[in-house]
Amino acid sequence: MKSLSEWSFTEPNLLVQFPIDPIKENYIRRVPGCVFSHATPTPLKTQLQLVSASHDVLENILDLNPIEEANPVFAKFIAGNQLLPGSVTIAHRYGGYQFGYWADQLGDGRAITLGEYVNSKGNRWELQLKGAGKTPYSRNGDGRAVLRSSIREYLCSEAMHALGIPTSRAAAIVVSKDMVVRDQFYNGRMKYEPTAVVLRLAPTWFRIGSLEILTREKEIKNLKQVVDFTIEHHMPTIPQGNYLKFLETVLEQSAALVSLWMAHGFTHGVLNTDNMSLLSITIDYGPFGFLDSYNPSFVPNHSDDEGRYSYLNQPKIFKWNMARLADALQPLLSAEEQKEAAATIGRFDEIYQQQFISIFRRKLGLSKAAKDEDKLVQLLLDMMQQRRADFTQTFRQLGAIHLDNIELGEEHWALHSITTHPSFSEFISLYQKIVQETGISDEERCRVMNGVNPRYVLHNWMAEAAIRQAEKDDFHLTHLLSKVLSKPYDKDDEAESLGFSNPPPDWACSLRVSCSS
Ligand SMILES: Nc1ncnc2c1ncn2[C@@H]1O[C@H](COP(=O)(O)OP(=O)(O)OP(=O)(O)O)[C@@H](O)[C@H]1O
Repeated sequence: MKSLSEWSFTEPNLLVQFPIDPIKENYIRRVPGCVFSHATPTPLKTQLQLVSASHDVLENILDLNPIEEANPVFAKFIAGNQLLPGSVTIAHRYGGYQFGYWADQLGDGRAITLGEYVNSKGNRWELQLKGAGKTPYSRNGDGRAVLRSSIREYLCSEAMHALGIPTSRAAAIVVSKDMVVRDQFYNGRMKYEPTAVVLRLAPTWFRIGSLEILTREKEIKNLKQVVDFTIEHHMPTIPQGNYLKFLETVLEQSAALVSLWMAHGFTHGVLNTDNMSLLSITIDYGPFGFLDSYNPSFVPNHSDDEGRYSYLNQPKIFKWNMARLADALQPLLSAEEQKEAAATIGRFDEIYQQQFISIFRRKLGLSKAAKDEDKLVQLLLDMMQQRRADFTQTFRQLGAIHLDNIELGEEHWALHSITTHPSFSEFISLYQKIVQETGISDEERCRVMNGVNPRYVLHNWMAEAAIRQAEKDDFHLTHLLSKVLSKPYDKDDEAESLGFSNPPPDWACSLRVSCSS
């Protein structure tokens, strides 16, 4: 493991082979012809403080000794106040469809790529600072992120990784006393909030919007270069130039991603095409939410009046976004391939349905496919919806009872509502029959369920409690959540004492997630 003084970005930075806007100032502009622009982090000025660092990321991705988090250079590095050797700082130009409408050029308005790092395992990671100040793509924004949204992104990226859901990662978060205004108090007074920066990582940050802007602007050479790069470095089994296979791969991986989200009750909140990674990893943690009680119409983003990005709509939106990807690839496809691309999009529902059922099969502890499994899952979800049963804890607690002798204690609180449902006996009989047919013991079923159904997920009320504390310079809950959510299947005494596997507290009901971040 390395110390900070031994650490440097890997050279050459492969991203600099793309056309980069030669102007080195961070002023706002349209930059036709470029895939990146030079952009320099703007240092944070006042009272820099490290909030938290992920030891898993430091050790297992960055080859960094975690004790380096105490090194004062570490906080300066995360803040963008001090660059490490080999850094070539750039911001990416992309576009996107937002809420169904073409939004034109967007780009990294507050994220700056510092460089790439090939770690000791041979894996390449792009490191980015989110909230590092203005870039050429900032439009009217200040390039900053508030502590509130930064804590949410930091905690959720690492929590999703621990749940086995493909995601960008978060290495660390720093906060300053440089204040910005995002919202107002109800009495109209300005609400000043501290700014923060998150160091986040992904194998690549290219999105559907990265291709869309190039196709729209007829920059076909650049389009081809970005897709070829993505195939060469991230999808090595695809033959170069096979853009149809690229579309199929993204579509299959996306169907797998959204089925994992659905299985964990995760609702992203802003599924615009600029937030859809070409590698089908979860990116951009904004107004997301995990389901509390099972309400398929759940919309965590309180600016999403029509519920376009509700929990239930997510697979449909993924398919819509895949059609936008096919549109963006159009200049690279022959007439015949374009027809095949349309047929590929048409297969999304079937691929998604297969993924969905295979995950829910495991959530119910079943080791192999069984006749009537679809009916079993549907019976359960219908009861949960009608009784507003807790999504996470219903699955978890079903893995803690014996199907042939159901005795509920206080610890099975989520099951009480569904056991009195008229369909419950039909559900249990079918469940018992399928378990017997698949030849697994009830103990084995419970063991499997406890390994796939988490005890803890990052409910918005938990993130909110950590944020309220952190805004008073107390990071204990942020550290606790980071620790507990890195092992979401294991019971933690402090998490229990704070009710993290209990029903949400009353104040959680009125909680809304602001999209200003
Ligand atoms: N404070 C800000 N200053 C400048 N640009 C911003 C700011 N907030 C958002 N943007 C830009 O607005 C667009 C949409 O914002 P969105 O919240 O989806 O992205 P983000 O969270 O900033 O970035 P990412 O998708 O990389 O996580 C992006 O182009 C983003 O860079």
